[in-house]
Amino acid sequence: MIMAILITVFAVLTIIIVKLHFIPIIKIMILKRKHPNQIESIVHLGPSLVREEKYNLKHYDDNIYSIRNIYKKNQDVKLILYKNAKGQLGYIFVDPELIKQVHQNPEVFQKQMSNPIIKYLFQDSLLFKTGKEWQRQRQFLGKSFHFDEIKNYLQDIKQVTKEELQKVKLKIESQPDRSIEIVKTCQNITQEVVFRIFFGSTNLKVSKPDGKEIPIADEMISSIESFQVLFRSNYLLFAKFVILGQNVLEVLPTNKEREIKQRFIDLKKACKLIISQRKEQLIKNPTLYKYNFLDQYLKEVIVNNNQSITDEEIIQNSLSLFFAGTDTTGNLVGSALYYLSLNLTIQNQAREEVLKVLSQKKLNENLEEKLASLTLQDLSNMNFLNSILKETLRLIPPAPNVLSRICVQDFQIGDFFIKKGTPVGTYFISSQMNPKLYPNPETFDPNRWMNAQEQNSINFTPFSLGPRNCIGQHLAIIEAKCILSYILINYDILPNENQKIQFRSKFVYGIQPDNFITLKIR
Ligand code: HEM
Repeated sequence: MIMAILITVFAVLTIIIVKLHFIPIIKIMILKRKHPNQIESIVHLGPSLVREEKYNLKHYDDNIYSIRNIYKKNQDVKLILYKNAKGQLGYIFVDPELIKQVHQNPEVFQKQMSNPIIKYLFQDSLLFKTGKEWQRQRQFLGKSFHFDEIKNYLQDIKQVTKEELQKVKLKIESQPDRSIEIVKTCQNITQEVVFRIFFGSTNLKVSKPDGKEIPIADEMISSIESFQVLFRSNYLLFAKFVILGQNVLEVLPTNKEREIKQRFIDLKKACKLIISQRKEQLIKNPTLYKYNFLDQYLKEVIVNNNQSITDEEIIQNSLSLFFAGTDTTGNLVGSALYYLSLNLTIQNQAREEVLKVLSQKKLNENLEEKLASLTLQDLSNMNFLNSILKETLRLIPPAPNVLSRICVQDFQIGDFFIKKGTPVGTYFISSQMNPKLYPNPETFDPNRWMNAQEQNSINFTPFSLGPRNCIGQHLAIIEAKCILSYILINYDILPNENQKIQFRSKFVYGIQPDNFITLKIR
């Protein structure tokens, strides 16, 4: 009897290992033979990408080291194959021309619900909608992200930057040599900016079950962070997700899972209350409309009687913009400051450019007042700062790849036939590190961008490309230039030599731990 059970268990395990591990390996070998040199592969026991990231981090202090440096290994590579937790083959395109083809066909390569959070917080937002619904939302929101519209938010960006850096100054005055949590500082700025731009107000609270009231922005971050910690550390939850997909929190939830789901529900309830209160105010007094996203939405609903916009869409887009637009931009500025701390000549050249723009302002103003009067045109004129940001985006792109996609119909991309149901991704960072395109790719050299010819090419796509590229890219660059200008004028940026750093993805890719520079008041 025991023997029979053992044989059955052994047989089942063998079938599982063959299906999840060996069959995908055989498929990879066949495809490699068919496309010699064009394919590299990532194979580990279990979900290969996760294992590869852990290996990279342990050995190279960079969780995407192997994908980042794929062109060092093979100059002809176009595609990386891996196997996922279900034993499926996943395709990651690294060749810019093929990446372009993927992104020009967003209806074929649709975003995958790769995290249970999506169902509760993002599935009705611009980030995850498809087809006509996505088009309608993109058109509506797109107007407010147009470069010229950003002037409407500039005052808020400068004000928030000044306030947050004032807090930093107080800390440095009390302890001059302390390192600064610079990415956190920049994220505090970008979070506050997106929040103000969306809701117009900052003093919005959510009530917790213990009666305490906390700022909604804090609850947005903390509830998602708590979930991510749970999701990453709890293998049982991950396994449940592989089997049940987006319904994972509905079936046999643990106390922690139930608690986190309730936090999402409470968060959305608080946003809904804000929306209905503002709606009432605006219906009573139509002169109150301001230039923020909430009021733009409500104008469309109340004045233009647009029935297609629901409260759920408004809530989920507030969350989507908050998450897509804060950590990304914060990390970009943090990484730029890291490079400036290591390259004094470049730092001085950047500071001179800002000072030159400020010197054209009225003479009787001090530097603080001049900074406060920076216009969109002034920031656009800062070409060297722009090149610094581009070079940072090349080396440490906050989103080195896109959210994973699923191919929804059989499709041909270049020489490669993709079967319906295949997971597909694109990694921009590989071509951004290709020595053929960027000589000495490891070197931080903003001057390579001062040559206009190299710009706007498909070889440099840190904001993705095609119709679903980043809607907030102009806002991100303006915020980044504004924060850098304030820091360059007020501080010398120095490296924190005691700190060993790693490059890794938390929500977005960047430098950790977050104390890699010190700031000295000028
Ligand atoms: C340095 C900063 C930023 C970087 C590197 C970045 C990068 C990207 C990338 C690569 C995508 C494509 C994702 C995909 O298709 O899977 C994307 C999409 C998006 N980004 Fe950004 N982003 C940044 C800042 C922002 C900001 C400031 C906002 C808004 C406040 C924003 C909002 C969005 C939205 C809503 C999408 C989805 C667009 C759509 O599907 O139509 N991003 N971003």
